Amino acid sequence: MTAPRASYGERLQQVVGERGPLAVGIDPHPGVLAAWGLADDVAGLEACARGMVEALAGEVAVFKPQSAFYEAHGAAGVAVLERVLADITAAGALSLLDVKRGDIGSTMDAYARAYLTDGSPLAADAVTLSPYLGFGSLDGAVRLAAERGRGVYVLALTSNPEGPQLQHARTTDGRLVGQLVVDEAAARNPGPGLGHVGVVVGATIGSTGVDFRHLNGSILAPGIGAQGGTAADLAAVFGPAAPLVLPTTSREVMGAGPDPEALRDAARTTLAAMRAVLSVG
Ligand SMILES: O=c1ccn([C@@H]2O[C@H](COP(=O)(O)O)[C@@H](O)[C@H]2O)c(=O)[nH]1
Repeated sequence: MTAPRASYGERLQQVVGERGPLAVGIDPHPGVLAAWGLADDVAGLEACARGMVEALAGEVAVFKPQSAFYEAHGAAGVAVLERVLADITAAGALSLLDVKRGDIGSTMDAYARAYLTDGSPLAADAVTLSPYLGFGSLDGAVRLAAERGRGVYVLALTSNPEGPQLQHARTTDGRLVGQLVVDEAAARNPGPGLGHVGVVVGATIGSTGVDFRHLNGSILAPGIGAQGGTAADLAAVFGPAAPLVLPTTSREVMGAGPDPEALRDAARTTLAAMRAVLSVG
């Protein structure tokens, strides 16, 4: 019988403590495939995505494959994603599948079985979820993740310029919608220890006054590099919440490929910049 898995919060803290606070995205854009000298087909997708894990195995704490780039190649692309997830586990890193699911509770339960259940071909250590159908609609996935030592990251203040239209709207009690998402996540992370419900907050969002003091969960921060966000932005956006921040970047590192040494250099340079501003591990 296998021992029960430790909680997501514990596993994240351990691997970030060993390897540093950085998630590298595996987003095989057609443009990246072309730059790597690969065809925009399933073989190119597989060479690029699995090449990323092979080059960075043992170095990177978390890999974040973006499901869209695999789904774009149909069932064969999704099969590549399954192999990439297995490679990430074999590399001793955590997999964070960026799939942004959100639906009514009964359908969410099926998504949870797909992404958070042991033995499912698409199971990941954590997934991204969208709260647009109401935070409570995600509770089946939130519970399953806790039972299985996995995590979820709920979209709060996304890195794209269109996000504020919804996320800066005010609730009836005057909070930003983004703050409500952070507060709902906090309510599901009672402690002790870092909880399994994280939030997504872009490095690009500027000053919002959102209060992360009670979150007790990981903050996934995309938007660094290609979207214009910088390490300095992380310090400005997150302030005292910096120890909770898991910065993530995809094109910034992938653009250095396909040479494995160049990929490692890019990941190390990015990580050093993150460490300098986050003052952790
Ligand atoms: O608010 C969000 C949420 C998710 N993403 C995803 O992160 C990567 C960013 O890629 P870069 O190449 O580093 O720009 C991508 O998969 C997005 O879908 C985000 O950017 N913003």
